[in-house]
Amino acid sequence: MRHEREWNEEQARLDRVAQKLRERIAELEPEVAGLHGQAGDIRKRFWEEVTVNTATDEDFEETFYSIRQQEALLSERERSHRLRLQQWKSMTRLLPSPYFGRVDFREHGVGSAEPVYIGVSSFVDAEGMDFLVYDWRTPIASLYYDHSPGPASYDTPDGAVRGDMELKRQYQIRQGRLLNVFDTSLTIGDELLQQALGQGADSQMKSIVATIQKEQNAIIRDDRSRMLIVQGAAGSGKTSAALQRVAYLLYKNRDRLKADQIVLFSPNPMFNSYVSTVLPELGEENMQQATFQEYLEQGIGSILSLEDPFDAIEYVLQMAGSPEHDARVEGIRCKASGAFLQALRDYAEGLGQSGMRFSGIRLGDRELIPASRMAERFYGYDRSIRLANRVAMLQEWLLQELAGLERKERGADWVSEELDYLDNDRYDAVHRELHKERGVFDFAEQYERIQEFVQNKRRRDEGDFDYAEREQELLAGAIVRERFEPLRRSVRRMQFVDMAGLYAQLFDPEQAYAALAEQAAAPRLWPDICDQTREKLARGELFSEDATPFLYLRELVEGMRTNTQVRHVFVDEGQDYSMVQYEYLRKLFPRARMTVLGDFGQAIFAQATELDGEDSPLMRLYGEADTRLIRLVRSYRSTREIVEFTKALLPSAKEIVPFARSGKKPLLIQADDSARLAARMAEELAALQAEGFASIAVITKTAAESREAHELLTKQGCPSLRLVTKETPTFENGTQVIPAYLAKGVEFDAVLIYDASSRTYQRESERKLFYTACTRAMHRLQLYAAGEWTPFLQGVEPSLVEEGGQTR
Ligand SMILES: Nc1ncnc2c1ncn2[C@@H]1O[C@H](COP(=O)(O)OP(=O)(O)OP(=O)(O)O)[C@@H](O)[C@H]1O
Repeated sequence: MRHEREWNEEQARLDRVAQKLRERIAELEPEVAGLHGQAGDIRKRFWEEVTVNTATDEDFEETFYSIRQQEALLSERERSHRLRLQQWKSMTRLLPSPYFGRVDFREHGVGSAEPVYIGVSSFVDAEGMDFLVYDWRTPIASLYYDHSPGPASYDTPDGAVRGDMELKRQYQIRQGRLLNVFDTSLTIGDELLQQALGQGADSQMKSIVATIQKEQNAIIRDDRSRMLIVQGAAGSGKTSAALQRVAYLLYKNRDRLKADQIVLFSPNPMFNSYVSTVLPELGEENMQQATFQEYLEQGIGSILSLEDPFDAIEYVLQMAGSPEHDARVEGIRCKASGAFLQALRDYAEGLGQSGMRFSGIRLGDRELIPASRMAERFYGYDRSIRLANRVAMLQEWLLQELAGLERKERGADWVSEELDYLDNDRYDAVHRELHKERGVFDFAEQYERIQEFVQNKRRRDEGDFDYAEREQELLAGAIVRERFEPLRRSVRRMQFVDMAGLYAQLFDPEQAYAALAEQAAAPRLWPDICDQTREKLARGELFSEDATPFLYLRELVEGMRTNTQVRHVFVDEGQDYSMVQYEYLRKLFPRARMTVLGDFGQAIFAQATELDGEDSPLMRLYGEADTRLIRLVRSYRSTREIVEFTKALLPSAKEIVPFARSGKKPLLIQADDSARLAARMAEELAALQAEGFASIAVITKTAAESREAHELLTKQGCPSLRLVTKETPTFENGTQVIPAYLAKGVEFDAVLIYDASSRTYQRESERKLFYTACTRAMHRLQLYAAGEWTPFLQGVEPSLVEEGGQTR
């Protein structure tokens, strides 16, 4: 900023705001601490304050009301404590850096321009009249993100407010001191962003609230779309925008949306720890986070053992060249396709006429209800009734049948034998049950008496409990009930439907996928795909790519178990999900809006879905009218040199625009063998560490290669080298060896590509994996090869890289 006078004015204002904040914090502090004590005290003394007396009905009633009153008092105190605590927390968060931006806006028809200071939460002076700081999520704050000085407008629930922005200013404030002030205009770049991007990588993602870009702001504040699709280049801030969007939604809908009504699907468990601090930093609670696999596991785990998607990708990357490999890859593609989705639907519809498979219900070695009886009953229902409804009817019938069978069973010989030989422990257990039953009975009696007193009405019947007479009967009942309980539970869980059998039947080459064959030619290698899938199922296992089709089929047959609580679903790395998975998510969360963020350039799984483009099926999932697509082409993560290089690796990456931040060109180093290469790599690692880079990754293609790299580099004396595997729970700073598919979504100061030779990266299908690995680098990128370079480097102009020489 130009003038000393202005600087002093800004510092003086900052001091004033900080002073007011301190006053408010000081005001709240004793209250916050005190109230907490009070609420705690009431809880502790809760039972001292109420006199529990149940001697007479009147006493009983009085006790009841006294508890209610005490409870109401407590919850009011707790609510007010929570509110003050929240205020106190947000003031404390503001104090070191109360705001980061200012716009002076003159609304049309209003005399003078109003300065609007923007920070991570709002701060109003004690009288409540003067907004000293506006929360970045308020409508007026969007001026700061969307406009440069000149004509500007912002949206409010009552329509657009138009006017002129006379000043736009950015601040860097640390510990209450003004470090920098930048006035921005059309021609001056975003200096705060420049500074933010120049910093090192961290083990936790940072909030970008002070430097949100206009296109990102559109993602954050979109309120209308049922489906928001973001196709954005590597490092364009998709994940950052998604997290800011969560914070925005929680703020805007604070009266009706809770953090646990938002779900973020993340690419791997480590990613969860990477993003977990962004929302708390913004004063919001974290949303639910899960990998899609964790969701699938919940549904399938009890039926079949599910393959991990990372094991699947390892298989695809490693076992190339064999006929089984080809069939598997073909199978992955086929099971992710829209045609397969349709085939599943057709198959389920066909089951309405024939082909349902049930599992008989057995008690020990006796078959109580055979599968054939269920099928007979099932196909006896009116065929116009939906499949899932008929299954529900069958379930109802089975429960009734079981109830009848259970009653009959009480007289069975085994029951009286068991009664005679009941061991002491079990006898006691049954007796305890009986006493409990009696307790409930006594309580019910007392309750009835009070009701009678309160409502002044007589009871319908006089209760009685003939203990002795019921004993035998109840004991027998309890023994049988205990035996029948697992049967009832399994019926309630629909386990009488043989889902594994039904799914396997779809891959019966004899009946040959009739539905699909009708629409199109059967997929390539279909008989092999069938064999592989059925063999796996016969072992009680399920391929990763079968998980969603399996659950989808189950929902078609048994009816959808929907989650109506969740209002927003975020899918990060969205290109790695198949259409079948999207369709499943849509059905699973019927009341949710969806935000999908991804980059088709980083599609590393064979089931990838194109996010944008004319015939992207994703655009039609919720109907085009409810769908909005936003493309991000500016890349913020890497230096200009790294972006120029990675752009050359992928034909579709041509339109990516690097942010103007310069660094060294990517370095290419070749050696005759791995040992020499590792020695050179160890030297470079030491040099990078000495330069002060805190987070460095040696990125490999597979887990096996990671182990090899870790061993070789450790032998070379690299200290504290961390080996990251799919089990690694958290993301940490330091130097690590990591397979590319686990490095998705995260970033490092420096990246070393362990083996960029043609031996490792040869197949065209692996180009995107290679691209993904290279785009993890923020400041430095080095590529190593023992032998010839991967063909992916062929299109790269020599001027874009620096040759590190041949290491012999
Ligand atoms: N507006 C911004 N201000 C400051 N930093 C930003 C901004 N947008 C993005 N960044 C930074 O750029 C980097 C990449 O962001 P992010 O990880 O969100 O990108 P992405 O699109 O999800 O990347 P990828 O697809 O490669 O995983 C992060 O370090 C992030 O902090």
